Amino acid sequence: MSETAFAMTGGRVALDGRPVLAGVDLTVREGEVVAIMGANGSGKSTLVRALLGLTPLSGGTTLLYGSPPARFRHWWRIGYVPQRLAIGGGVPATVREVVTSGRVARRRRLSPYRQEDREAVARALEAVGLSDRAGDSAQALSGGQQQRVLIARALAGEPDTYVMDEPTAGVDAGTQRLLADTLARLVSAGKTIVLVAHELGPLEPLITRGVVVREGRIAHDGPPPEPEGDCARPGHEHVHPHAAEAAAGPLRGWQGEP
Ligand SMILES: Nc1ncnc2c1ncn2[C@@H]1O[C@H](COP(=O)(O)OP(=O)(O)OP(=O)(O)O)[C@@H](O)[C@H]1O
Repeated sequence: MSETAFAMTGGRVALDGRPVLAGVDLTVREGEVVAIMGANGSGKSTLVRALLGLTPLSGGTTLLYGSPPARFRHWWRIGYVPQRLAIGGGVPATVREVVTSGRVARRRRLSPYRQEDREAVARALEAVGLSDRAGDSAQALSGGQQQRVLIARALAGEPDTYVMDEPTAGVDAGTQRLLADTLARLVSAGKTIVLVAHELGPLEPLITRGVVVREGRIAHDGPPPEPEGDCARPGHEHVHPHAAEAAAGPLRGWQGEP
């Protein structure tokens, strides 16, 4: 029987006293490739952060491989690619150092990096096409290249489950294809993937399930919606004033338009 990577029941989150998740039930089983979609501000990032225990729930429960986040000990099983942020938070670090930090959950405390760590880092850098930039300052890279570094950091940990928050946001077509190839390899290796995306683009054929978040609730959970019309157009801005009004049901657009 397949394991359950995430199981949220009645998940609620309030930020600054405002409800952001309003009772979410979401179970993700091993091997699923789930796209979380929805309009800006609908609560997608908050949902994935809550699934990981990074944002505490104000109601309901969430389990990581059967354990509440506070008791979860197998962090190496999960690789998180956060929404793009300034890598290093102002602390100078090379690309290799950032990617190597993805091995932390796999190491015994204070033990030196071993050959297998170095090999995993080299494989991750190669997968995202940054082997030749390993010694460069991560902060000196472009936004799209920094996104590749964050993906490589997750790959380096060789986790069972990947959680990626908008991995394709603002990256060029080449990087999107590279990510699609990388994900295809992970999918064929049986990895579990949860990704937040406005545009699935070349990732679309890999997705097995689409979850649409609307105003902090799940408005659709099932087959991924088909891109149509403007929503399928590369570069579409995804500001959908009508999205909040749309009823749950069969979907066409990425934002959950009926
Ligand atoms: N740290 C915070 N403090 C207060 N409110 C927050 C915080 N983070 C997010 N919010 C609010 O919670 C709501 C949901 O934000 P979230 O980032 O989860 O949305 P999203 O669907 O991921 O949006 P986007 O597509 O723009 O990334 C928004 O209204 C946002 O303003």
